Amino acid sequence: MSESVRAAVFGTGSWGTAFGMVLADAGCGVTLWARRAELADAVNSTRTNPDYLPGVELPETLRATAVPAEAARDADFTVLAVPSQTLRANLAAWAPLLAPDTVLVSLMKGVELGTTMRMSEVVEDVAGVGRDRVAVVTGPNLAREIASRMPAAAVVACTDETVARRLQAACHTPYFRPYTNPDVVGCELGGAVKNVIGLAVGIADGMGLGDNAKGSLITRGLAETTRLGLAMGADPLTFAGLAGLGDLVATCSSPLSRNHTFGTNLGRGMTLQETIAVTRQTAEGVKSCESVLDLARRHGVDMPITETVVAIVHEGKPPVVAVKELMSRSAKPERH
Ligand SMILES: NC(=O)C1=CN([C@@H]2O[C@H](COP(=O)(O)OP(=O)(O)OC[C@H]3O[C@@H](n4cnc5c(N)ncnc54)[C@H](O)[C@@H]3O)[C@@H](O)[C@H]2O)C=CC1
Ligand SMILES: O=C(CO)COP(=O)(O)O
Repeated sequence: MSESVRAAVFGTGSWGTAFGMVLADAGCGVTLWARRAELADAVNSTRTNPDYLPGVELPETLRATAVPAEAARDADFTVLAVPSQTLRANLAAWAPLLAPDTVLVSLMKGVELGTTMRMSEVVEDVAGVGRDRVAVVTGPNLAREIASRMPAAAVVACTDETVARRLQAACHTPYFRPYTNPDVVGCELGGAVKNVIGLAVGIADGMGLGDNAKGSLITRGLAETTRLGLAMGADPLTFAGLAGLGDLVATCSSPLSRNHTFGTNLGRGMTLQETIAVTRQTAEGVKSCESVLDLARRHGVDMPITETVVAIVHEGKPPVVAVKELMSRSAKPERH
């Protein structure tokens, strides 16, 4: 990778910082944009991100700034890593600053409330760029593990294969192995819905329901994700890949997952308010479960696990009652 490739990363949280580190390790010059000047200063002076990745030493070629125009300048890739529900307002402010011909890259795993738009659709809408200039990076990529340079594979999705290959080269390191995939819809849905299933598995874990329940939720969660994907024109094979099964397995088995942990706290009996109070970082599924359910209804797709998560998280249904209802639905063949 040529050192002249420049990347801007908007969002200095755990994944923005870790992915910035991947890009820097792959040979790119990287500027992180941080919302708070103190955090940008801390990154530059200590070569760490004390708030989100304490103890991880960041590469020399990664700088931070709180000035959006400075981050955006001359960027070949403009990476977006803020909470999904804040993307529209943030990007509206950044759009006039973007370098001409920059490729916009979404790291976000959510669906916009109200519009039910995927993040790449929000990017196209707000930045006014064609889909060939928007890419998505997704897969089993728990930020803390990537930041420790533990091995992981990922997916770079873009409808334009040349753009996907450029980005693939820009983020390929000895510990981060990206594959390309033209199925942007499937890759984004895989990432957004796995957070909802991660909440469901966390709730089951918190209730002590065991590993059979976990295996059943992962599998049936993937089945309902695939049903939605098919209705939206995705390639069903995407869901058997890194963006689907791969990310579900990582999320549903790891205590590092914020969604899984959020669910576990609910399953142990914490209230929603108590759970929110102990959650410092973004657990996208908490909001996106509602937009995913909305999307499912718009497409006439049955998503019982997602419906159950919405009922527990937003409608106060006790988990014990929800499990009983989920299990007593009418019997049916597996492939429906
Ligand atoms: N952390 C992880 O392991 C992974 C996260 N993701 C996705 O990446 C996206 C970002 O997540 P993280 O970096 O993990 O979240 P985080 O909670 O660690 O960081 C979020 C960042 O956004 C900033 N932020 C919060 N509200 C904002 C606002 N209103 N305007 C501007 N900036 C704001 C925060 O200051 C912080 O820098 C999410 O969609 C998440 O699902 C994807 C793969 C892995
Ligand atoms: O997307 C992730 C791993 O691929 C991170 O999951 P959480 O957002 O639940 O921490």
